Amino acid sequence: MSKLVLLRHGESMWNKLNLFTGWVDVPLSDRGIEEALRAGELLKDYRFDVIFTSELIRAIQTAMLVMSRNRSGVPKVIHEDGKMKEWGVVYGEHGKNYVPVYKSWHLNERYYGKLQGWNKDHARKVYGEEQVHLWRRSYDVAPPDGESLKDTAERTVPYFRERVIPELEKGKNVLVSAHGNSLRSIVMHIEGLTKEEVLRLNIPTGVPLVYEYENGALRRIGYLRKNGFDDDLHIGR
Ligand SMILES: O=C(O)[C@H](O)COP(=O)(O)O
Repeated sequence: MSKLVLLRHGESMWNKLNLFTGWVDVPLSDRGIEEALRAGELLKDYRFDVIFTSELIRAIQTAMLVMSRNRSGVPKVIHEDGKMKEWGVVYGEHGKNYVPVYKSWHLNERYYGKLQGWNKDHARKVYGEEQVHLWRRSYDVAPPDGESLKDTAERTVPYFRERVIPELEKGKNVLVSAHGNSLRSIVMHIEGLTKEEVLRLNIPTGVPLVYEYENGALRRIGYLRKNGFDDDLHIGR
């Protein structure tokens, strides 16, 4: 049995300003740093064997801050796209206490297109509450020049299947540090959520969502809080 922890990055500077972010590479806010450190405290006794993040700094920062509280080892970023060879770096240099960190754009937040940089309340005024809700939470309605959740899933789910599941199959414990919507697309896949259910799924910043992997199946344990697990998958009632 191995563990999968999905973690949405801590609050970013644009989350704090209520701006659509998508692929804009903004870092964590002070509160987001605190959230990541708090997640690290909750996860400090978890042994992680491998970490996956997006290419965006808010997710990478979150993973590093979590591991600053963790005893399983030191995170070591590994480039998979051939850069290592270009830099003359030989694979397999990990010291015994290194935990490999793989960054991939496949785990990037949903691309919000023209909405990136817009204030969410302003967008509601211009386009209406219902339209903005559909852009943010529906499965197949894309924002202007952006990705729908379905589009996002078409890059996140194959990556999850091809890179994350094999690690779990080897009995490795995995941390995935990513984003609200890239993780919603993965949770929808894992949980078999319907288009109606995913409309009501919201993943909080900085709260570890824990699964156990056994006999080829993932079982949700729940959100790891200070006083234990809360198995409310944030599907709004
Ligand atoms: O990209 C963003 O704006 C946020 O990370 C998440 O967007 P959301 O609040 O619409 O899910």
